[in-house]
Order: sequence, then C-alpha cells, then structure tokens
Amino acid sequence: MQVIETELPGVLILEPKVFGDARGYFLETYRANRYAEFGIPPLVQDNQSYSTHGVLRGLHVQHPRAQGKLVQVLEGEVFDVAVDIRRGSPHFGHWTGVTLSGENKRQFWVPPGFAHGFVVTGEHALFVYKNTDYYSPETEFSVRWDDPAIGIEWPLEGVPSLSQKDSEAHCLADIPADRLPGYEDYA
Ligand SMILES: Cc1cn([C@H]2C[C@H](O)[C@@H](COP(=O)(O)OP(=O)(O)O[C@H]3O[C@H](C)C(=O)[C@H](O)[C@H]3O)O2)c(=O)[nH]c1=O
Repeated sequence: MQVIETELPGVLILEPKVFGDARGYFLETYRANRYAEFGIPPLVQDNQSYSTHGVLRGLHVQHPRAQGKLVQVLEGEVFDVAVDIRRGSPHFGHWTGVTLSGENKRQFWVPPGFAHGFVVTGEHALFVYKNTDYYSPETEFSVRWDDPAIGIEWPLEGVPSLSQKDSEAHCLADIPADRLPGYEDYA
C-alpha cells in the first residue's frame, strides 16, 4: 500500500497493492486496522453510483454528522475533488483533485468536513465509497461545483450533467457561516 499526501493536509491518495497472476488480480480495498494507521476511522456505510460521461456529482457535504469518504472507481474514470470548507481552516476554500479509474485502482480519502464531488471523464464510472457516518439528508447540502472562489479546474468538455439539487447549489460565500463545519469540529 502506497499512501500519498496531497497539498491539503489529511486528504490522501491510497494505492493498494495489486496481486496479479494468470487468473487476473486481487487487492484489499479496506482493512480497519491498517487504514486507522493513516487516520481513517471505522467506516459504516458503503455506497455505489453509476454515471455516464460528463456527469458531475457534488460538491456535497453533511454537517453536522460530516462523513469522511474513502472513494474508488471500479470501472471507468473520474476526476475526483475534495474542498476544505471548514470554517477557520488555514486551507479554507482550497481544493485538490485526483484521477481515479478502474485502471489505476487508486483510492481517495476525503476527511469529514470536506466537500466532495467528481466528474466522469471516462465513458462511464462505477463509483464506490465507504463513509464514516450514516447518510443524513437533513444535514446534507451542496456547494456550487463552479464556485469561482474555489476555482476547481474540472477537466470538462462543455457543460456537465447535474442533478437538480446540484444545479441549485450556492457558492461558499452565500452559505451562512454557522452552516459550515468548523475546523475545530473536524481538525
Ligand atoms: C448519498 C445517498 C443518497 N441516497 C439517495 C437519495 C436520493 O434519492 C438518491 C440519489 O442521491 P444523490 O443525488 O444525493 O446522490 P449523489 O449525487 O450521487 O450524491 C453522492 O455523491 C457525492 C459525490 C457525494 O460525495 C455524496 O456522498 C453523495 O451525496 O439516493 C441514499 O439513499 N443514501 C445515500 O447515502
């Protein structure tokens, strides 16, 4: 397992060891004791989504009950992004991104308190992710994917395909400060 730090402290790229042989390959995608060594707490909910090229899901966050997310692509390719939206964080409004694919088998750790999203850069993406807390629709909200104050450089050709919820999201500056996770809550 290779663990790669990103420019956002706490956000990690993980490269599990792949055991290939004449039959195909094997890899471990989660092990509580080993992942705890990298600061990843126990994971309680597993999700899967399938999206076609040009779909953009996000930016999503829950607060309270912020979810840390261990994300991975089983088939296809996405550009995956984490944004630090914790009030008081020295990296507030900063983003980092990584290409995840069935080919590179990389995982991306998005800590609690970060907004998360991805755009499908392959023909499709079978996307799976494990969460540190349960889905809480009453505390979930979206941040605009194209918030100029965040300035994510999405590898996009044209306008992305968004859900109604994501198309109506607000920019960070228009979200009341007390609605945002605090750095102290999730440092
Ligand atoms: C997230 C979630 C959704 N749902 C239901 C609610 C909706 O009826 C339907 C689709 O939900 P939504 O449009 O929010 O799904 P995504 O746009 O893929 O959102 C997810 O993808 C982005 C990138 C994230 O980071 C979040 O984890 C998550 O919000 O699934 C559930 O029943 N349980 C869940 O945990």
